[in-house]
Amino acid sequence: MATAMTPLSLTVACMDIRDLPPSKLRSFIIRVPATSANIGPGFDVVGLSLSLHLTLTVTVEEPDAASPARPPKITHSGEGADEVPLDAYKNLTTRVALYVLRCHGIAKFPANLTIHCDNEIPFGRGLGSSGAAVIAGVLLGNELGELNLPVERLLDFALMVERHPDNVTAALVGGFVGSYLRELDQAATEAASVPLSEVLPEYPPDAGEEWGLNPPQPPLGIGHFVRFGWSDSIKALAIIPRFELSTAKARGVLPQEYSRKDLVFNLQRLAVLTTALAQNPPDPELIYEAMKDRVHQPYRKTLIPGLPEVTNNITPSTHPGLLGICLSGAGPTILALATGGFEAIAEDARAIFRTQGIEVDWKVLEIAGGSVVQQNL
Ligand SMILES: Nc1ncnc2c1ncn2[C@@H]1O[C@H](COP(=O)(O)OP(=O)(O)O)[C@@H](O)[C@H]1O
Ligand SMILES: N[C@@H](CCOP(=O)(O)O)C(=O)O
Repeated sequence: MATAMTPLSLTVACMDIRDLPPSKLRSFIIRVPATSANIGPGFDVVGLSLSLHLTLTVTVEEPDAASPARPPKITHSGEGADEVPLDAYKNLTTRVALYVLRCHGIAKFPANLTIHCDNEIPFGRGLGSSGAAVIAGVLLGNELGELNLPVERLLDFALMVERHPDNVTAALVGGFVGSYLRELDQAATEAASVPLSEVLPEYPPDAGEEWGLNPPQPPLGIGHFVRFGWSDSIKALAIIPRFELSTAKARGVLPQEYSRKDLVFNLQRLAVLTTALAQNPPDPELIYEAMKDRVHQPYRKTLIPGLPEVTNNITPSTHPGLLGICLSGAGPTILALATGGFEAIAEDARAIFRTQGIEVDWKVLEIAGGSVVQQNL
């Protein structure tokens, strides 16, 4: 079977599956990277795509006498296999896809849809598993509905579900990315603030297979982003504790208000960090200080025993090669950016976590490209 692999931007701009010859079987693959959000001071602002992937292999077969119409079938391997729902009306990815379809006048999944999800991104560890699932769902809806949506519109749909832009933007476009949510007028603010339960309703099991076509539509142009430079010499070491922490819980411990001193502390560091990570060679003293944070990490240490000890005791002077160290996303994973010395950094972090009774796994990751959609022709 021949394949055409296309980066997302080109897929959206050039590929139109309606141009493909008619076929009984349509098949495509969606590949979405993991992400690490915040990178210290950039809470809800910056994200970095990483080389662990969620991959969906999708086929749609025209029903005929040999294969009569049936509901969607989902299988899942890898991370989350023991907990992810395989019912298309309960699974996060397919619920997002159905939301995108319903917003475009398509009330149900196509008949004879089969999706295999292979997932390398651990759940609830601060590596963007839910952001990847949401982006996979938006891309799935876009492909199934043959909608050919531009990147900006794909992002609007993702932001109706995952309401901070850092993970989803980096997962969609790839690289080291900064983003903001546009200030919306009152009507658009209301449209973008509808409860998540209206965007992704609980589908009752006995309500048939067609759903109303009046879901809340995303306002146009909610999210805006820019990709920063990144020094090729920097890799991401993910030190992953063996316990899950939901992002919702880790957001629940954050205060509603901050002091000017703490906000200025973060703004100063974020401004320096976005350029410092592109310099060659990268400057460890500059980056280590620029990856400190006072907006989320101090509050999350109650949920992640050992966090301050790891970030304070593992430094560029104790660990040559280290550039900076922070919580990855909402945690509990620790992200160390480094040019070398990965094993010493990881093993010393492991020893610190062990004093708290926590075991870890670690991986050296590359900075990944954005999501891709690959048509099997
Ligand atoms: N590939 C996936 N398919 C379906 N649901 C997923 C997938 N990945 C993540 N999820 C859902 O998202 C939850 C984790 O989200 P969250 O708490 O935001 O942590 P993370 O930091 O991993 O994004 C999982 O428990 C699961 O419910
Ligand atoms: N900015 C968010 C990022 C959450 O990332 P995740 O990978 O933990 O879902 C936050 O810090 O809450």
